Amino acid sequence: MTPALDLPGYRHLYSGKVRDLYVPLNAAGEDDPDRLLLAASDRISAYDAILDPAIPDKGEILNRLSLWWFDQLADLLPNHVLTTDVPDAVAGRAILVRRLDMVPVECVARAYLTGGGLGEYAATGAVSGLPLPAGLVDGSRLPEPIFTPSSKAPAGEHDEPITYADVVALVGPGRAAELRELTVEILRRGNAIAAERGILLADTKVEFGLDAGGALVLADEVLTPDSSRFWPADEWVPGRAQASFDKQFVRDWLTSPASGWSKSSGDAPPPLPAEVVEQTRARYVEAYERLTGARFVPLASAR
Ligand SMILES: N#Cc1c(N)ncnc1-c1cnn(Cc2cccc(F)c2)c1
Repeated sequence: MTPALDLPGYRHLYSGKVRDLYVPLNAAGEDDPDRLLLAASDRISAYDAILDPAIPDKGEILNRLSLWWFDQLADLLPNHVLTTDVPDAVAGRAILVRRLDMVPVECVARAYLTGGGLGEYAATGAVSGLPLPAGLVDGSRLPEPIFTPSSKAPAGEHDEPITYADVVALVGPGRAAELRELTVEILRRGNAIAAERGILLADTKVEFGLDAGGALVLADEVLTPDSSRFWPADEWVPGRAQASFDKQFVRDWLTSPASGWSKSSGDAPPPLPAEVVEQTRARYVEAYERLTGARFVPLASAR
């Protein structure tokens, strides 16, 4: 993985698969106690691997989409965004945010049944301890979006599903109810907008933090193809794996004989052909333009 950029005036704190976290430094070179810089990279992840090469503009597209969703949700709850006035090296794809006391729960909501939730349902008839109607299949729309939280696993490990009772034990009953209500409402609102524009949000993960006054604040990124499953609405057919709006070109090529790769090999996926990179970039642009109604013009070219 390409190492995170060195940003003068910032200290690199942590890199996830596709994003990097920095802390601003004061004149004495000490960590700013109140702010962080979140940078979305052009890295793309699939099959639990970071693929090569990166997708040009992916970081900027998803950062701008997340900012748009924060605006759409601003009447529901406050968010951590301070400014997009960031160093040139990450301009357009990074935000300065308020440093929060992060809630130790991955808040996941599901509007459609797939992935790990489908596996749990097949085994138990429930997801996160929530019994679901019989007869659901891969891609079934759920009667109502459900809250299916996960633990915050250490770096490099997979989050583990937890029950609502586990969340209550972690944060107390009142806060747990607030997290459930807000997470479900964010996905509900996301789908109300996305469905009109031909995109289904099957599920999403959001993160919350507490500000100094103890108020809940929406953090991290929100309703992006990296934090949510985006499906093209016109290809939705319950009963089979759904097409991914943004990653289907990658999946199709990597699982085709042309790649010479096998998921089960344990080998790293081969580099993506230029055509797949461009097709994938175009899908991120399309998702942004459909949802926001705005044209995507890369900041660099707009300068
Ligand atoms: N958002 C936010 C946030 C905040 N506003 N205050 C305190 N901590 C965080 C915080 C800590 N880890 N992450 C996940 C994360 C995000 C982006 C890139 C990464 F590498 C990792 C988020």
